Amino acid sequence: MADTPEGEAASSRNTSLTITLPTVLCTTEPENSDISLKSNSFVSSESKLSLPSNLGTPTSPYKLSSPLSLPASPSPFNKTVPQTIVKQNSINSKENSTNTLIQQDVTKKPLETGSATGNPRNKCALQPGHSLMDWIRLGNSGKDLTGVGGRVRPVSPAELATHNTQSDAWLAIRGRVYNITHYLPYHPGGPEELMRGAGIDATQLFDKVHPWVNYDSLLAKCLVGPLRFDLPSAEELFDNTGSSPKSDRLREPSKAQELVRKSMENLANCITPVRKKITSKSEENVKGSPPSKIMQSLIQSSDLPVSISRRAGSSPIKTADKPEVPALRYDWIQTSTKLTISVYTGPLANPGGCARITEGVLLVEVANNGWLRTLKLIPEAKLQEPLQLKVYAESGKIEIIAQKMEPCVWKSCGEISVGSATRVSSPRTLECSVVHVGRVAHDTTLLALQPQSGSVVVPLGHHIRVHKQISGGDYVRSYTPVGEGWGTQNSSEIVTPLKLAVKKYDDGILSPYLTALNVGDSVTLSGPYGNFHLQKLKSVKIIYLIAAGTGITPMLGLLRFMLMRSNPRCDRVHLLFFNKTESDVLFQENFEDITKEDKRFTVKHILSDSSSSWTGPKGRISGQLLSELLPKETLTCEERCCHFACICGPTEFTHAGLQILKNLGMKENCMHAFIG
Ligand code: HEM
Repeated sequence: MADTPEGEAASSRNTSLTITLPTVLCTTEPENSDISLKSNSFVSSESKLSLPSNLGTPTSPYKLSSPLSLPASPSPFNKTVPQTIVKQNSINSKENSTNTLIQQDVTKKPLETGSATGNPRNKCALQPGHSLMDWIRLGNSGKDLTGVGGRVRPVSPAELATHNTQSDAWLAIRGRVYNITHYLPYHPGGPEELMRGAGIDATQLFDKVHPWVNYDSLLAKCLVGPLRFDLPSAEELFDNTGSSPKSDRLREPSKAQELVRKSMENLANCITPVRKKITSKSEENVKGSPPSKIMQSLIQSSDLPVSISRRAGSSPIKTADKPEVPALRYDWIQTSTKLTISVYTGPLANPGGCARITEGVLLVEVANNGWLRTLKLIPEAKLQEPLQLKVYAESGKIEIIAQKMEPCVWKSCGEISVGSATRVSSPRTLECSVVHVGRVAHDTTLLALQPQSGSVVVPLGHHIRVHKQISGGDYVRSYTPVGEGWGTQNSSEIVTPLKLAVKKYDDGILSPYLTALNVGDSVTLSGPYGNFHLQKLKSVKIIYLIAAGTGITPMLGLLRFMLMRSNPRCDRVHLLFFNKTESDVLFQENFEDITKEDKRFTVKHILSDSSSSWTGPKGRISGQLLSELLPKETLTCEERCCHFACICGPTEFTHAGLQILKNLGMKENCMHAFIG
């Protein structure tokens, strides 16, 4: 949700349509200007519970700054990787040649490498920032490199074959399918060579070129799942409506698959400055619990210290008295320095969550579909903040990563208990500090906030409210946090789930106050709010995002989510963005970048008060304009919603837009209006 664009609202009052609101609307609160509340009805006084509420970033997994987290690599795409042959002593080659993830020393390579180009030494100069270490760093950054939300699942050869472009490339080796899209610019043999294996079972090709390369370690974070020839069609597999035991079983990752991936993560995570110390401690601890075969082979193939991890059994909540509450499963895994708890809420469950350590106890609150569940961990040894909280929107997994106070391997994670589900009675409040102030347009500030303790996640398409007492009245405004990667380079690198695009209205009260905040100032939030159900997008292949002004903010997370989905793969994301003038357009550069990276995304800017040089579409939202801009044949769906529209802006804009879409043939259940 965006703050109310009063200016926009005023200028769009030229329509006198009478509209019945579709059921998808959530008209829970007034939208006008800064809302003054005589009594503080929004801020709950439950602070004694003092868990910062389930607030946070919409889409992509994020992390709070951690001493161990390394900066993410610069975006590798739309750069041509030069195919220069380099000598072994270049920096990248050096790094690669000391690569402990490669099983054999290069000197032991067969003389005939079988290089795909016939040249025995065909290594490419990699772009700066694309060395092996950068790749490991990217793997540890929390970014979902699988493209499927981080959950292992089987892939049919037919599905594999559809992922054969530079912007979406999968490859199978020895029965495992990997998403190699992000690895392309890191591949020492060059992206073009690697692309030869895209969309196919590339085992033979791989073995012909470099059988010694330990691809499964390098691509551990990219594992999509096993290549399976006996799969039902992708549609059947992910259709929950008639879920058969078989399809359920297929959706579940096998323990071995999960373990392999997590083990690989451990391996990479263990590259820390405290290596030696850990090794001795690990050895001590390992005595009591011998490593599994997989772990043993990992340890043997590497001289790095590897910690032992175990999985807890899943722990469904008793739901006899509340049959509608889905079971909550969790498991845990460790490296010598970190403990990771994963909580599974179900595909597209779109959970929110918060986590913090209180008196040595790790408390995690998970909220979804109006239910709140608390997971409590009394750890075997001390944990410390900062905590990282990552949400995988597709799989509904929440990962909570805590730092161990003392690096060592634990025999168990401690005592975990899960409370029974309760209804979310009232939103929580959260004190935050301003950690960055940037600009996204002449009158719009990007405010990055960090919770003063713990970490939080706001479900995709939901919003929070900012509260401020001014002259005895409480002033409240709604904002949908923009996810990672939006804003100018400086702002987009700030890693916090709570980045708000605040447009300043000179006649407003709260927005002038918020846009004048400085780093270090405090802000009170409450939330999350919203009724957007991600499940609605389950079978959507074409999505229309129609936004005006700061109404763009809920669209940002959805846009990324849709482009990242692979099953079903989204065919197109159309953004229609209404503004007054050229200079009012928010995140323009980001949209341009995405357009270059992904041909499925198109953006059309429509201006109501453009300069004379503007050649694009002009005007306000109208039936004529939308029917010109939207391809008519894709507005209707036969059964399930395969085409979907989301709309957000000033109230009149939103209502008019919904009505027009309806007139153009769009079904009510294939639309969602963000109003809050
Ligand atoms: C299947 C399609 C692939 C092709 C056609 C291919 C091709 C090549 C070529 C031509 C080279 C340079 C040759 C040389 O150094 O002798 C190379 C190097 C390399 N490739 Fe690949 N590659 C493929 C897949 C992969 C995969 C899946 C990975 C691992 C994730 C990988 C990792 C590497 C590494 C680490 C090197 C440097 C090897 C060394 O220094 O010994 N490649 N590749």
